[in-house]
This record gives sequence, C-alpha cells and structure tokens, in this order.
Amino acid sequence: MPELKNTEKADAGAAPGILMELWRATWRYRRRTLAALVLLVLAKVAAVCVPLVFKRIVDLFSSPGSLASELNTGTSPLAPNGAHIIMLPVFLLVGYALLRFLSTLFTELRDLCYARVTLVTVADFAQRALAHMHRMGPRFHLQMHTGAMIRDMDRGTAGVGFLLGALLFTLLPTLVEIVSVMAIMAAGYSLWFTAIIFLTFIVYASYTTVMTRRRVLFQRRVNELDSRSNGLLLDSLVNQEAVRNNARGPQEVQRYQKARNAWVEQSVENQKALSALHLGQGAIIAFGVGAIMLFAGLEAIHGRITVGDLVLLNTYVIQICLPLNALGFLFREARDALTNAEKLRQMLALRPEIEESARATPLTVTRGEVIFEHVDFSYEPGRQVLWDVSFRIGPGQTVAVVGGSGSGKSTLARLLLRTYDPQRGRVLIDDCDISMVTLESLRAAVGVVPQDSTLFNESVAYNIAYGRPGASMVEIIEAAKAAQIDELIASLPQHFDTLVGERGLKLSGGEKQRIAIARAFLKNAPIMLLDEATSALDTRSEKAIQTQLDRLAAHRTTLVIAHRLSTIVDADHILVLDKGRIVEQGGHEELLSRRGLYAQLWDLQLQKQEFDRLERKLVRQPLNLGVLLASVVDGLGSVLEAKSIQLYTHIHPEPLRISGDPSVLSQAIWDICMHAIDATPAGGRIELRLERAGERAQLSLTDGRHLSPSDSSVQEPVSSKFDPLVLRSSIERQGGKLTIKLPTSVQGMRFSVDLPLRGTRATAAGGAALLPGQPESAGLGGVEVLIVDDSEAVRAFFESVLHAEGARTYSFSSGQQVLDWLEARPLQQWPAVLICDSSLGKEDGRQVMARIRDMEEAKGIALARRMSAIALTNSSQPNEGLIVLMSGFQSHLSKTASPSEVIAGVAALARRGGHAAVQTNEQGEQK
Ligand SMILES: Nc1ncnc2c1ncn2[C@@H]1O[C@H](COP(=O)(O)OP(=O)(O)OP(=O)(O)O)[C@@H](O)[C@H]1O
Repeated sequence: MPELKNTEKADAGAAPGILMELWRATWRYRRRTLAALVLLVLAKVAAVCVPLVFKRIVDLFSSPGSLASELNTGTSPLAPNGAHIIMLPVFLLVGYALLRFLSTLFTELRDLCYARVTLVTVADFAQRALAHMHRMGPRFHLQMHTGAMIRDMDRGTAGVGFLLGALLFTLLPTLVEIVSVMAIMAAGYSLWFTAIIFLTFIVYASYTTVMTRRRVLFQRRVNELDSRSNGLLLDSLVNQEAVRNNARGPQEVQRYQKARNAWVEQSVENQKALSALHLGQGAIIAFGVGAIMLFAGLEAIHGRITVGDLVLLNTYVIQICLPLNALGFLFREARDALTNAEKLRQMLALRPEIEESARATPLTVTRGEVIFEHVDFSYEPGRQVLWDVSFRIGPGQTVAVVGGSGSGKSTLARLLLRTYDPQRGRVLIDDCDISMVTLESLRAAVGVVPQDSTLFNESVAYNIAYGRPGASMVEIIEAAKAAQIDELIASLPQHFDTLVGERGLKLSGGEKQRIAIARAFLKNAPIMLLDEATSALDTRSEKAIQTQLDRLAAHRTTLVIAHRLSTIVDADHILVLDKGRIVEQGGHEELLSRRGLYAQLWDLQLQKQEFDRLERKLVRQPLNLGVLLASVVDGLGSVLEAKSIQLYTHIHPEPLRISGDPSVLSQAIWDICMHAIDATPAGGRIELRLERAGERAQLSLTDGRHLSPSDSSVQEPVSSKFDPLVLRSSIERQGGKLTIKLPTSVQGMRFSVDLPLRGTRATAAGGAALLPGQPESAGLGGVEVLIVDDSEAVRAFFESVLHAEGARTYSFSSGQQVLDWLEARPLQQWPAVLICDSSLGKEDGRQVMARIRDMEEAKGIALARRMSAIALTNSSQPNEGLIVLMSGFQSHLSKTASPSEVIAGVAALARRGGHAAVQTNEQGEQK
C-alpha cells in the first residue's frame, strides 16, 4: 500500500511569527507609521508638560512672595499699572489649556494617520485567509467545522488589528509616559518617590503576568467552546432541510444548548479569574498611590517641597497609574489577541495538499486527449480506492464510467481536476502530466457539471456567469437557452435577476442542475466532466436535457460518470468499475453480450425503471380538476370576504380529468389564490378560469393588481411567502406547466397552470360534482369492487386503476377483515366483484373465497346475485384456471397485470353479473 505523500501540515518552523507579520505590515506603511510616531511623541510631550505648567501656576499663586501675595500687599515691582500682574498668569493659563488641547490634537491626528495601516492590514489578513482556505484541499475542509473556522478567522483578524494599534500606540506611549515621568521625578524630587513608583510598577507587572497567564488558559477554552457552538449553529442551519425532514429540531436545539451551557460555565470561570486580576491590580495601585501621597505630605509639612510640587506629584502619580491600568488591560488583551492571531497565522501556514510545481506551466489543450496511466489512489492509508486504473479518452470522445456505489467513479473525476494526486501513476492531458501544469489553467480547461450543484445566494445570471466571469448578458441568455432553462427564467418576476436562495434552495434539484449545465455551456471548456449530471432529474426532465448534454459533450472530450445506464448507451467507450478496478470495458452492445457486471447493472436498471413507473402510477390518482378547484375556492370564502374581493369564475361545464397527487395540486392552487388575494387591493377583483385547450386543462388566475402608467415595476405583496420557483417545480412534478404573465396597466398578473387531460372516454355533460378523490363516472361507473390483498402497493394499484374507470372500491388487507365486514353489511349492499389474493400471508385466499361462498349459501342468495370473484395470482400456470374455479373464483389475474387487463377483467365479470352501470337490471335478474 503506497504512503500518502500529500498531507496538509503546519509549516510552523518555516513561517514567520505573528510579530514578523506585524513588522511587515508596519514596514509596508513606514511613512505613515513614522508620521504617527512623531505625532505620538508630540502628544506625550504635551501631556507630560501639562502638570509642569500647572505646578508653576499653583506655585505662583500660593508661595510666599508670589504674585498673589505681593498683589495683596501692593508691593509688587511688576505692578506700576496693574497690567503686568494680569499678563503673566494668563500666559501660563493659556499655555496650560493649549498644551492640553495639543495633547488631544496630536493623539487624534496620530489615530487618523494610522487608521489606514490597521484597517488595510486587517482586510489583507482576512483576504489572505479566504484565499488560503480556497487553496486548501477537500481533506482540510472535511476536517474543519465551517462555523468554527469563520469564527477563528474573525477573531484572528481582529487580533491582528488590536496588536497593530495597541502595541504601537498604547504600549509604546505608555512606556514613554512612564519613563519620562519617572525621569522628571528622579531629577526634581527625592529618589524615594521614584523608588515607590518603580516598586509599584514591578509588583503590578509581576502580578498581572502571573494572573494573566493563568487566565489565558480559561480564555482559550472559552474561545474553543465558542467556536464549537458556532460551528454547531452553522451546521444545523446549513442542514435545516435535513433537520426538518427528520423532525430533529428539538434535538438540534438541545445539542446547541449543551455546547452553549459548557461555554457559559467556562466563561463564568474566566470572569472569576478576571475579577481576581482586577481586584489585585486595584489593590497594588491603591497601595502605591497611598504611599507616595503619604510621603509627599510629610515632605510638604517639612517644607522640602512646595504646594505646587505636591499637586505635581499627585498628578503624576495619577498619570502613571492610569497607564499602569491600561498596561494591565493591554497585557491581557494583547495575550488574547496574540493567541487568536497566532491561531490564524498557523492556519495560514498550513500547506495545501495540492501545490503547483515551481516549474508548472499553463496547460494548452490542443487535441483534448485524456489518459489515466496505471493510477493507484487512496484517500487515507490502508484503504486503497483505485487500483491500477488505465484508460484513454480520445480527442472529442465520450467515455462513460459506470459501477456500483463507492466503486471509485467520482474519484476519477477528482483526480482529473487534480483535487488529489494519485499515489502511483499519472493523469495526462495532451501528453502533459497534469501535476506539471498550473492549477488555474487545468481547471479552466475542464468544464464540470457536478453531482450536486450548489449555487450562490445571488441572481440566476450571476450563477450562470460563474462559469466565465465577465460574460455578457447575451452570452448568459444563450447558455440558459442551451440548457433549456430560459423559459423558467423568463417567467420569473425578476427574470435573470431573481435570487436563487441560499445554496439555490429556491430551485428544484433539476433546475439547479440546469443552471450548472448552463454554466458549463458558458465556460465552453474543451474537456467536459459530467458527474451523474442528470441524477437530480426525473425521467421526463432527464430526457429533455439529455439532448443538451449530448450537445455539450459533442466535439469535446468528455468523461461521464453515470448511474443511469440509459444515458450512456451512445458513449464511445464504457468503463465498468468494481471496487476501484476496471473489470470490463467496451461499447454498450458488446458489454451486454458479455453477460458480465455491465449486463447485470443493465438488467437491474430495467427492473428499477419498471418499478418507478408503477410507483408513479400509484401515487398519481385520477382527479376531476373542477372538483378540486371547487374545494379550494370553498376554503377561500372568508379571506375574500375579509378583503371584500370579488371572485369571478368561469369553469368548463364538463369534468376535466387529470392525473396527479391531489394534495400537491390543491396546495399549489391554494398558494396561487392566496398570493393573488394578497396582491389585490381591497375591493378588487380576481378572475379564475378553468378551460379545456385541446388535450390539456388550463387553469388561469388573474389577480387585481395593475401597473400605473408611470410605474413599470411589479409590486410584490409584502406579506407573501409565495415562491414561483417552488410552485413551478411542484406543478412540473405533476406533469404540468406554470406560466406567469406580468401585469399591465389594464390587467393584473396572470398565472396559468396547464395540465394534460387523462385519455378518458366521453362522459355525460354536466355530471354531478364529485368530491375530490371520489370515483368518477366512467366505464365501470357504479360498480363496487372488494379488494383483498396483504400488499398495500397492490391494493393501491388496483384502487387507482378502478377509480379511474369510475368504480368504487373497498380494500382489506386480510381475509378475516373482509368476512367480518360482509357479515355486518346488508346483502343488497354487497359489492358486485371481489378481487382476492390467492395467498394472503398466513391465510389462504382460496379458503376465504370458500367461506364467502358458504355465507352466500347460508343467506340463501340466488346464484345470479352472487359475488363475482377474481383471484390474484403470482404467476400464470397452465392449470391456474382450474384451481381458481375449483375454489369459487370466476377468473384470475396476475399481480403484474396491466391496467387494461384489470379493467377488462372486472368489466367482464360485472357485465356478466349484471352490475355494470350500462346494464343495470332493477330486479337483479341476469340479462
Ligand atoms: N474524502 C474522502 N475521504 C475518505 N474516503 C473517501 C472520500 N471520498 C470518497 N471516499 C471513499 O472512496 C470510495 C470511492 O468513492 P467515490 O465517491 O469515488 O465512489 P462513487 O463510485 O463515485 O460512488 P457513488 O456512485 O455512490 O457516488 C468510497 O468507498 C468512499 O467511501
């Protein structure tokens, strides 16, 4: 087993530390930084001078022989006219005020000058982080929680900003201030003052260091828990569809709550440590200030310092203590910021799994030949996924890869895109090893329609143009046409500007796939990779776009990874993968004739298609659209009344029968109606029409909004949750089509739903309205049929077929149930025909039949009035007819009988029994 050669690992040794990063940023903006430093020094000089000037003012006024006392005694030599007496203090006072202002002015100018350095560095870091994340391989992203990663990036970039600003402009100025104050004190006063301040500073710094180191552990844990709970939150929201579908909402909240509780507990511990730190720091400062003032007081009493000196010392002590406090805060924050920034730096230092070779050259595709040469690959050691895979896709050829789930098909696509490198062997494009070309040129040469297309929460146009940035609108429209999504887009209110929702959630899987196809058309790359490109489409849509995919593949070298073999029968070459090895290859017919794995997959697929067909048939019921509409309109009564909206209806007189899921269709009609009511002003009108247009039923609803001639924009109702994309998908899934016509100045917005009519026989006009789901009058109108089968699917199938023909059915899953039901029912209400499984699980259908015949006998029912019965059998054996006749049945049907066989069988018995609507005999006599 080959070793994994590419692993994403921290290159911590080679990468510069965070301080180096900061130095680089500072150096990049050295002029600004220098200017900011000059302003900083000026601001601090002004700040340190303020108390000095103040001391002079105080001394002038308070010292014996000062101006104030001389003025009081009238002995001042400077006061011949009194003007000089006023001039000197005013000059000092103005100077004092000016110095104060200059300190603020220089500080603000400094911040202004330096803001760009910090902001650009932070933005640059964030940008580098994003670019780096995109360079990292899937292995890295699979390991990471996206939410936690975003949080780390946020904290890291904020940390960088803090360190840049704080270190230079808080730590440095604080140190400047402390040193200059201590120098002034040492020069002018007793060294004791300096010693006390120095001691206070040392004790404070040591205490803060020890305590902060302890607290960093708490902070780190808080950060981890915070990132984890945010990761959970994001994961939960990103997968909200899965959460909803599995009804796991409460569990998700619980999981999040658990993570948040742990975060709360740890944050409380962190706060305790912080409070202890603050209290200790406060005590040390109080001790220092108290000691200095005590000492200064003693000095003043002994006349060794003036009142001005006392004031100056007091101011300096406060001035020095405040920065000390700031230093403490700074120390703590800087540690946090350093931790966060370092974490981000380490993330940036991780080497991507796939790196371009230093000698990589851009790939130029001339012919478009792709070769896999003896490729071995494993995602993780000890579990090889591909074994010696070799194949060639000739220029312009289409090669399809088929195989069971997990056989390694998508891995081939990943290797072609160089998402991973093989451990052995090579992948070549036009004889060029893809590990020797630039990644950008390689990925530009390969167009991809992925298995699961995710879209950006941007406009449709943006998502299509993603394939080729800078594409013109005309090119985008062309690509949309090629992918057959132009009609859908044209009917959207904002057309190409419609937002597709987060990850394209407003679109169905098929629509997203078509946008991905449009994107690939626009990219127009010489090599195409279709990774189960039609997997999200139903058979109808698949057929509709298969031609487009074929066009996409035409004249391009194409690798198709297919699940539906029907889509690749025309491929030039088919590779059959099994557990990472190519076990068969050749053309479709050739592979079928070999009767190997491909032939088995083909047979399985045919069976599945048949099963799907039957399943679809069972879900879709025959419906009378008029009746369905009537029930919706009935529910709208109060809403219409509340807004005084008048509804005008025009309903086709004959029943229009369609096939579909009644709940989906009535929800769709309800949504359109509610949207129309929302959009129509109070007192307005809405028109609802149900018409027949050839072989289609057309339901159209025109709402009451009009455009004023001066306003061409469509006003969407504010409260509306209506989503045309979702609606369109659900109608299309019912085989219908939705078109939306924008409002004009004379007519409101018009929604039309076209649905194909069922191929029914002519029925009497103006038939009585039926409730939805109630059988319609048709070829078996009025015939009542009992269905007994332990399989729900079989019961549903017969019900659906018989309802379509107007029969009424009663279904039971066991023989005992039907016997009890018949026993309790009056004879004249017994159904005409019985369809009963010949083997009902533990019961025997033939015995059930025999007991019913016994009951008829016991109740004295005439032969002509006895129930006709059909046995359901699993296979048609030659003597089956005889067996069922012997057990009381009149005929038999295979469980896999076609609908027409079922109808013919029931009709024949009903007619014979005189029960069909067409031949009802009042007296019950056989005609
Ligand atoms: N990122 C990964 N890390 C580890 N193992 C992986 C990874 N991706 C796929 N595998 C494994 O590699 C094997 C091949 O996966 P691959 O996706 O190529 O299969 P596939 O044939 O495309 O399957 P499917 O048809 O179900 O999509 C599987 O066993 C899968 O579990």
